[in-house]
Amino acid sequence: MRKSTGKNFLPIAIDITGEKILVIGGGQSAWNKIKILKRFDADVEVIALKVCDEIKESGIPYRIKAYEKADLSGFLMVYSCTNYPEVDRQIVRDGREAGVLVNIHDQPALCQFISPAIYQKDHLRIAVTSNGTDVYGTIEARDRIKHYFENNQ
Ligand SMILES: C[C@@]1(CC(=O)O)c2cc3[nH]c(cc4nc(cc5[nH]c(cc(n2)[C@H]1CCC(=O)O)[C@@](C)(CC(=O)O)[C@@H]5CCC(=O)O)C(CC(=O)O)=C4CCC(=O)O)c(CCC(=O)O)c3CC(=O)O
Ligand SMILES: NC(=O)C1=CN([C@@H]2O[C@H](COP(=O)(O)OP(=O)(O)OC[C@H]3O[C@@H](n4cnc5c(N)ncnc54)[C@H](O)[C@@H]3O)[C@@H](O)[C@H]2O)C=CC1
Repeated sequence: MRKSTGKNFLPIAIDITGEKILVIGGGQSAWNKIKILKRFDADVEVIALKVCDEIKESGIPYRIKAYEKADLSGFLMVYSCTNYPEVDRQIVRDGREAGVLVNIHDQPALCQFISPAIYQKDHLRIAVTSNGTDVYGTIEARDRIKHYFENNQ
């Protein structure tokens, strides 16, 4: 079912070389975001009350702590994967004040940016988004694109 987010997201491509990216939360949702960010050599750090084994074993720096505004300092963008609406709203407010771009992994209406589904082959990058309205349709479209490129050349 397609949902309206009341948002109008511009698909852009950002150079994250040397930029610090903060992930708040250390569960499977955080790990899924981190795996994609690492494909682009992002300089990722994690803060969470609890961190899953995959993150612990990945070598990515993490700190066990409760989120606070000062944690945003020095980051280009932040992904929140806490699943706590109160914490998420605080991160959105703090991000606006601190000039840090905010993604809330399961709340498109709160996001300043959203994550597209990506097909990448060398320098070709195709990013699919539904404006945050239909994540499963987005993944399906990306998988069709992948199938097209890998079976029609
Ligand atoms: C708005 C957005 C915000 C954002 O996260 O940026 C968002 C929101 C939500 N995701 C939800 C669920 C899941 N999302 C995934 C996976 C991905 N989600 C991604 C993007 C986005 N997800 C942004 C919109 C993009 C667009 O414009 O369409 C991808 C493409 C990119 C990435 O995450 O980097 C990545 C695939 C990466 C890849 O395949 O390469 C999986 C599968 C999995 O985790 O394996 C599950 C099931 C998890 C489970 O429950 O098990 C729900 C609950 C939906 C419901 O059931 O109601 C919401 C909330 C809602 O839709 O309202
Ligand atoms: N949504 C998704 O993309 C996926 C979800 N799942 C399943 O969904 C369930 C939930 O997984 P997750 O979404 O990862 O949630 P989770 O509850 O496992 O992780 C939330 C994380 O946020 C942290 N956190 C909460 N409040 C915080 C605060 N104030 N400051 C700092 N950190 C804070 C917690 O310590 C934890 O690390 C799991 O069972 C998981 O296996 C599985 C695959 C994908």
